[in-house]
Amino acid sequence: MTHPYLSLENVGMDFTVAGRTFHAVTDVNLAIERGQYVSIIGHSGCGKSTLLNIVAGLTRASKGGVILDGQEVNSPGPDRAVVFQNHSLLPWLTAYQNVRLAVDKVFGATKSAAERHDWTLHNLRLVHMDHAVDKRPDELSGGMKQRVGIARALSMEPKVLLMDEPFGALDALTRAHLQDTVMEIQTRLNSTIIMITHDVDEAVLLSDRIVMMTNGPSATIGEVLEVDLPRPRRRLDLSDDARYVAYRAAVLRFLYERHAKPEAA
Ligand SMILES: Nc1ncnc2c1ncn2[C@@H]1O[C@H](COP(=O)(O)OP(=O)(O)OP(=O)(O)O)[C@@H](O)[C@H]1O
Repeated sequence: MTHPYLSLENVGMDFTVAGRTFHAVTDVNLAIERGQYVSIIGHSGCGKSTLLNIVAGLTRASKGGVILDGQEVNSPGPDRAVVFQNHSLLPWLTAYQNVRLAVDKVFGATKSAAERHDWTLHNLRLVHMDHAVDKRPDELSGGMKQRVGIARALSMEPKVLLMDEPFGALDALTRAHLQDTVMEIQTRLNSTIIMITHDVDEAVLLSDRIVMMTNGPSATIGEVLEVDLPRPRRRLDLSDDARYVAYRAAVLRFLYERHAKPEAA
């Protein structure tokens, strides 16, 4: 029997606040194959970040567990790199030094200094940031900082790249450019990616599968939509593609008809 590359098995998360236990997430089962781009979408507070943090090993599930490439996840590790909405670069280091720090940590014992230098530049090139390697975060735009954060994550050669609303703080044009870069990288490296998003178009454009979450408490996976659109995908070609429009409508119906937030219903 073959096992999926990454699996979430009966994952549940309870939080106890002021002596009262709250079931945030229950019975989450999800199998992800290598090279898949999976988005998680759902209304605010349904437990998306909680699930991502459990896969990252930053939070321990109250029930169930996560298996990645045959190993149970129980602590953070470089095989699961995380990119957050707001960059988490060290402000006193340049773009190069921020990536190099991660490269040294992961490959200090296995690659020579010259190889680590080349690998750092290679990853900055992948995100089209090789022109600004000596700039510090305060000299970079929001989109550029996210690019460096993605380079840093990729430089660790993670088995899975976890992204929590990676484009959420960016303006529409910068967001579109960065989405294109991530699609290009994913095609090139065959990366396995889990991304949280609130943006229906972003989910359809980027994903192979869209995991739609029901509202909490006891939030769980409501439906999984397989997005069968050929790659490479170009946003302009897709905007009036009938399949794209149908996928988009399916996600919107889930979010705003079947699982509308009570206050919005
Ligand atoms: N450390 C914690 N202690 C108590 N409750 C928590 C904790 N972390 C999350 N929660 C609760 O668990 C639920 C899920 O939170 P989570 O942040 O995972 O949702 P989300 O879907 O990522 O939300 P958003 O889209 O707004 O970021 C929420 O009701 C939240 O208040």
